[in-house]
Amino acid sequence: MTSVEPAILAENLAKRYGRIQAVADVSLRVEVGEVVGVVGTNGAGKTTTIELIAGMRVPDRGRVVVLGLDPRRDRARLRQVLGVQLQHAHLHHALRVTELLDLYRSFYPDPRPTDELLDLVELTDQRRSIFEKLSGGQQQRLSIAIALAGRPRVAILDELTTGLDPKARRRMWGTIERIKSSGVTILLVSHAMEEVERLCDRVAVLDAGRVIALDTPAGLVDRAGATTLDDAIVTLTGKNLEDAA
Ligand SMILES: Nc1ncnc2c1ncn2[C@@H]1O[C@H](COP(=O)(O)OP(=O)(O)OP(=O)(O)O)[C@@H](O)[C@H]1O
Repeated sequence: MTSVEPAILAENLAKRYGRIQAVADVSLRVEVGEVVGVVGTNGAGKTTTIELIAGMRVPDRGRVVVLGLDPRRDRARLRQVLGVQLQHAHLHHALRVTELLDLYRSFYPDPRPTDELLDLVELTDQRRSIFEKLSGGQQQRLSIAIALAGRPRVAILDELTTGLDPKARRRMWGTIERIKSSGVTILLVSHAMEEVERLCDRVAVLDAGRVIALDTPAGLVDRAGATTLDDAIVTLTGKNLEDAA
């Protein structure tokens, strides 16, 4: 057990929506500078888990500490150090790319320059475009730029490259590697095992609202006696990610 404060500490989280136990018991410790993947079949509780960690939902049980802060009590301070990109960002559809970026940049004391953000997610040519005229992949990239606008120390990214073509997906991986090398801690929900293998130091496998394994990608493959991470997840969960996605 290290004495250094973790970037993210989640202990025994539980969350129920009516009769659905979305998160049953999730504990997770992410060290500063790590990239940790969260994988599992549809409905395993991945999005609910990261919403609990980001303070967007209140857990029924358990506690969350992000960089020493309580996501709900220290909401304003946490907003300065945490960037969140969600699966379905609700952005103002009639605004231009730079207007949206500048709106979000205005929330932070030392935001990344607009040009740097545009360059990071390769939207410089679309800077004057209206949000609703962007392609799905471009909208996705803009939501990532918004998550990174305030130079967060922790970034939570949900299905980073879903909807991106293979070339755009690889470019996005390069972007995340650059963000990682600047020391940012990243929690990354993904269905793409190639992405997880390339970007993640460790992977939390969720099933029915519980972490059933937490290890390096190679460690999970070994533990499952598998040859690929895809196969390892199928063995560990007893479910096929491809079928469920
Ligand atoms: N707002 C909500 N109200 C009711 N039920 C919900 C709500 N959000 C999620 N659920 C249910 O909770 C369970 C966990 O959902 P969650 O979105 O956390 O899983 P997930 O692993 O992120 O799934 P996916 O891979 O499909 O995004 C599912 O059964 C889902 O239908």
